[in-house]
Amino acid sequence: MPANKYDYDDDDVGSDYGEEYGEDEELSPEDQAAMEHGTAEVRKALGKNASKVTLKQIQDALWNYYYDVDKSVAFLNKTYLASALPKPTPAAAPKKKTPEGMCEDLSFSAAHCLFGGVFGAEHQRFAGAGNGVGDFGLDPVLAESFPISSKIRLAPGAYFNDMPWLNTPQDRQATFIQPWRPQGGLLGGSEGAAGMSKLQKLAAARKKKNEEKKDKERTKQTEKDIEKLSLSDKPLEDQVSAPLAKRQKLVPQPQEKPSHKASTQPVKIHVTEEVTGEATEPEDQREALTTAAAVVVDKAAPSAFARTLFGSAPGKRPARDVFPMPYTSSSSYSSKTFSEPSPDDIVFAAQAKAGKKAPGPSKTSKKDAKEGENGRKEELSDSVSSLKISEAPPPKNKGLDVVKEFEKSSSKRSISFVVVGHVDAGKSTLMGRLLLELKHVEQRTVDKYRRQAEKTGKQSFALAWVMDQRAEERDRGVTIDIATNFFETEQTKFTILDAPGHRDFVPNMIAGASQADFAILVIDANTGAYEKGLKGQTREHVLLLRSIGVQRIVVAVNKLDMVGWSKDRFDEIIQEVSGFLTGLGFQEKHVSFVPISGLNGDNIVKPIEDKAASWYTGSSLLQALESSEPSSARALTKPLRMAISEVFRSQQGTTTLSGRIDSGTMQVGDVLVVQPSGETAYIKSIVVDKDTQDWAVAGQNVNLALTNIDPIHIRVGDILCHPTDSISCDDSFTMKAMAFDHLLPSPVDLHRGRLHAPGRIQSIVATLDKATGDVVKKKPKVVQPGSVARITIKLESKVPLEAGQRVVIRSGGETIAAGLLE
Ligand SMILES: Nc1nc2c(ncn2[C@@H]2O[C@H](COP(=O)(O)OP(=O)(O)OP(=O)(O)O)[C@@H](O)[C@H]2O)c(=O)[nH]1
Repeated sequence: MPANKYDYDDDDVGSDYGEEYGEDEELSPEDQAAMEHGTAEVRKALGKNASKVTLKQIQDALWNYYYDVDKSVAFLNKTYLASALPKPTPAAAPKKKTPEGMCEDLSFSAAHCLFGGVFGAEHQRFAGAGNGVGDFGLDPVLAESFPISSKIRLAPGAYFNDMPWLNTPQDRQATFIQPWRPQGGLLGGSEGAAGMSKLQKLAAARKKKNEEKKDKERTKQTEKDIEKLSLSDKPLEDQVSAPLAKRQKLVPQPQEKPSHKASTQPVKIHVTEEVTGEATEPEDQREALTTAAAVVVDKAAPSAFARTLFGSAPGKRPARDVFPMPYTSSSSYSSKTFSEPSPDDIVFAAQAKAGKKAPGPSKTSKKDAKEGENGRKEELSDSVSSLKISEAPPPKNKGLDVVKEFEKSSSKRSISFVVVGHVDAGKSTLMGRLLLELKHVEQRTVDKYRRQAEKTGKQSFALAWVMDQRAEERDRGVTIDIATNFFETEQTKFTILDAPGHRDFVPNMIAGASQADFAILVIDANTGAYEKGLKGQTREHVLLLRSIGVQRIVVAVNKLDMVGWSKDRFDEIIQEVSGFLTGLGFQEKHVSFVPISGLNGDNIVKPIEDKAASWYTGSSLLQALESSEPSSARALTKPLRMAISEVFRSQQGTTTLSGRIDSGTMQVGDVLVVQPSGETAYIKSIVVDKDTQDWAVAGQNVNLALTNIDPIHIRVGDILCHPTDSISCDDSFTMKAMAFDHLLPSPVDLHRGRLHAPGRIQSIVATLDKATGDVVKKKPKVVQPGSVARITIKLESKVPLEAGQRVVIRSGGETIAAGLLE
């Protein structure tokens, strides 16, 4: 922004110039004639030097000097012709004839610079003669600037006679070289800083004009604004506030009352002793006047600011003691609002009264109510006292004998199975296909998934997306957490627990496996894949299944389409896997093998279409599932234990939990205790396999709605039980562990279902005989892989665990042991 209104920058000039004096603007016919004539005249004046300047230089000069030929010639001489002359260097400088009386040794350059200093920028032709201006040969511009000096006539050589330096030896003489200076402006300004061009000046003038115009407009506007201010034109004495006048003790004389009109005449003001005092004696008045002279006020109209401060607005305003609150203008405002008891006061009074007296409207109070204010208070107190803080009534407990209800119920059996196996073995795809074949998922949904998956080049995962619902799972193409789904056949309601295969998510697999009655182990039959899996998560998952207590396994030999439904491959896998499983303690009768292609849907529900698989005449996967019984009998009569696998909080004050009932029974209206928080809650509703029921039993996966509990007391991994036989919480346990790796006192994580508790192996009590359980060695320093040992675990916090429960011990992302709490 310009520092003042006359300042401008390049942009300003550019814009103005461009608008009004375009560079390409052509000369008018008159200008053209003048230019032609001027050019000819200038050339004539320049004589033989005319060829040393260009037409443009001549015309520029003419244009800038308004066709003044002499000035243009002078300018051209000075600017182009003088500088075009060869500059004498010290070595090449032609020796001038030394003037008389002048030191022969004085060089041209030294003198040149001397005069340069004396005459400012002018420097030409000091030694030259014959230009008609004087012996110094000053150029016309200089001659104009220094008219007197140009007439001085000095005898040649006499000028420097008394100069001491003239006798300076040649070798001591300095050579002065004129410093370079920027070219001056066209108007012949100094050769110092470039001046403003004509166009710049015009632009600046135009800008100045605009600014002045704006200033005038602003002034007018300000005047208008001031007029709008509510100021009166009352006499000055009225506008000066009394307190101020009193403070200054200035009282204008009545006969000297200032007129309303502004005047520049000073006003005499008498100083009095008191505001109300009499006029003082003339002597005193003189003295007072002298004093007053110092405070004589110019009788000009007060400024807008002053009038705003001290003046009174027109129209009568009500006198106010205090500034009014903004809300007082409201129609609902009553000035007596606070002179009566507030509603709170009434409520508190009523509550105090209700504390002593039985509530309820009485005839007396109704009668009083008609008597105005007192009655109103009574009415309020009655209604308040009838209010009471009530908690939602607990849900009704029907007092059912749940075991009997379960036995006589004709409902289908409920079975949960976990799907395990190495990463990418095809677990999710298989479950997606199963749900599609059983019409629990529509074909168009799978088609939609396929279209979506195609965009990221993952169309082969379309069926897996039926189970893998999370965006991250779909992006990465891996299952991360347990995915739950349901389907049912004629006899059975199945709950699918699709586990992640990746080693990073083994804890989630443990959680899924701990909810399952049996497992589907998916093996990738493709060349090399099975072998890889058996070293990886196929092996770890089987170990975990066994540790958690899963006894029944259906082995789905998948992707056989990729090996041409090779019977040899199928047999090879059966042989190796069954040996591995029986080695871990699985009974052969509880293990079955099914050749399948999850992707194509072969042998899931329908038989294999490929003729290459005609050798197979066994059951389909679905048939194998139907024939799988839960590994152990339902612990219906044991105390209720339900591990919480998920918590959903609703805004209606209910909390919904999901999990599997490990043992016991429950019904709507039961009081439950959540461990380890110890908080109690009521069961509001129970959903088993999507059906709302009044009760649920061990082995069922349920969704419970709880009331009368703050959800902050409930976490995944907590245990629900009845208060009468609640699970205890502890932080140290002894367990009988099967070692999968070397065990020694070290930090570990304890896993049970969704419960993950950090702690450490505190001590190794003894190694035990696998078959009999007898002590083999007491207090060994380390337990070898494959051995069974009794160890003590110390956890960082108390957790709900009890004897007989199966737990898994992991360390550094590896499963190192599993076993039973003692
Ligand atoms: N050719 C063929 N490919 C299959 C078959 N089953 C699964 N696949 C492919 O194998 C890949 C992995 O399938 P998923 O179902 O995601 O494997 P997963 O075991 O669930 O993977 P994680 O849950 O991440 O361990 C996908 O590209 C599937 O299309 C099959 O029977 N035949």
